[in-house]
Amino acid sequence: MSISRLSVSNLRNLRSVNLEFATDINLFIGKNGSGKTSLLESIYLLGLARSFRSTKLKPIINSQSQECTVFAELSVGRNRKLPLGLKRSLSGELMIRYAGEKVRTVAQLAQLLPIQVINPDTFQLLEGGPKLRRQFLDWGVFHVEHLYMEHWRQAQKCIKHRNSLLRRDKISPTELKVWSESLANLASKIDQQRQLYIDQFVPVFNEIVSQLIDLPDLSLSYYSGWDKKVELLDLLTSNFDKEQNQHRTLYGPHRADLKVKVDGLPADEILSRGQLKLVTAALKIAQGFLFNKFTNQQSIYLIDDIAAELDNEKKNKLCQLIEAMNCQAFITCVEESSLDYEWHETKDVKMFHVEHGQIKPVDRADKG
Ligand SMILES: Nc1ncnc2c1ncn2[C@@H]1O[C@H](COP(=O)(O)OP(=O)(O)OP(=O)(O)O)[C@@H](O)[C@H]1O
Repeated sequence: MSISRLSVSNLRNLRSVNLEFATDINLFIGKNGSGKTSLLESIYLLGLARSFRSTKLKPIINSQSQECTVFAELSVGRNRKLPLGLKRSLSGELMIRYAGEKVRTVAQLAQLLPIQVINPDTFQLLEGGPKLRRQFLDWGVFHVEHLYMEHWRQAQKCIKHRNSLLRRDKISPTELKVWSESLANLASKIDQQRQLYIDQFVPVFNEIVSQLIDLPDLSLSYYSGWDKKVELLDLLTSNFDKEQNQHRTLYGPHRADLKVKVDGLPADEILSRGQLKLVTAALKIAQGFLFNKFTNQQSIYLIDDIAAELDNEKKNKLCQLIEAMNCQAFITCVEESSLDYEWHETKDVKMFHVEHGQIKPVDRADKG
């Protein structure tokens, strides 16, 4: 699956943009503030119904407009083109249609247009809290095991109920037990699905990271959210007083994490900015490889400011890996000279110039 055409209107400074894309690599060159990230944001919005930059609607919609729209023509299989469109209004209205039908859930959308982002915020995957790493893990498991999201949704409901009971002055032990048992039951399924995914993920990640950077002492491990030597239900029962004091569920799949370490220390405390970028890129690329292996589909890669933090050699290695994925990629850069990588001649590559919210294709033969 790839995006063959895209029309964007009134998204940030992109008032009216109509583009035809290459099936493989799409390069966007432009000065700061020209609209490159906004273009990537429009594709992300189409795949996830939200932005990667802002949780609020107002900044995304052009300041002189009431709504923004993104419309794409998706190439699905041989010669099959299907339309996917999204409209967001300042009033909060969200409308998404695919092939003439309403899309009702974000999960449905995520399956239509699987997207991976590599941008300066991706550092947060290593520097930020465990929530982002859990989301990363969830993306991977969800695309392999579709029941997973339902288990996870039910587990979150149990945790919500337990937490609300734990906030009460008088707690009904029978009521708490019901939710603890349900949580323990779901947690074991979620944990098993996550563990299965990680077992397959780690060797792929190790292989990819070794192609990008020489870090023999780098390790990635999965923590389930509780000490698995003990049954979760026993742990919840024996820690009742502690949970009551803190008014929340202290053990379970909502406390899971991925630990990336170098020489036994958290990677974000040891690695340079460039090294962190390469490790996070390796995580995202490994996820794309596994996604392809399990589903026979490709995710779309949005790579913002590819050259930032990287020397030329590392940036070229990253390009090489993206090329090897056979996915459709949208890559931005400030300086055209930073994207001097020689893409393989079999690749369909297009370059676009971005200026003041206008995006125009550039003839690569005349790019100098
Ligand atoms: N709601 C909005 N309405 C109108 N213009 C906006 C809105 N939000 C942001 N902008 C402007 O849109 C432009 C788009 O910025 P964008 O982040 O896409 O640029 P960029 O090319 O990625 O820049 P950089 O290289 O600095 O990352 C900026 O000039 C910004 O001021």
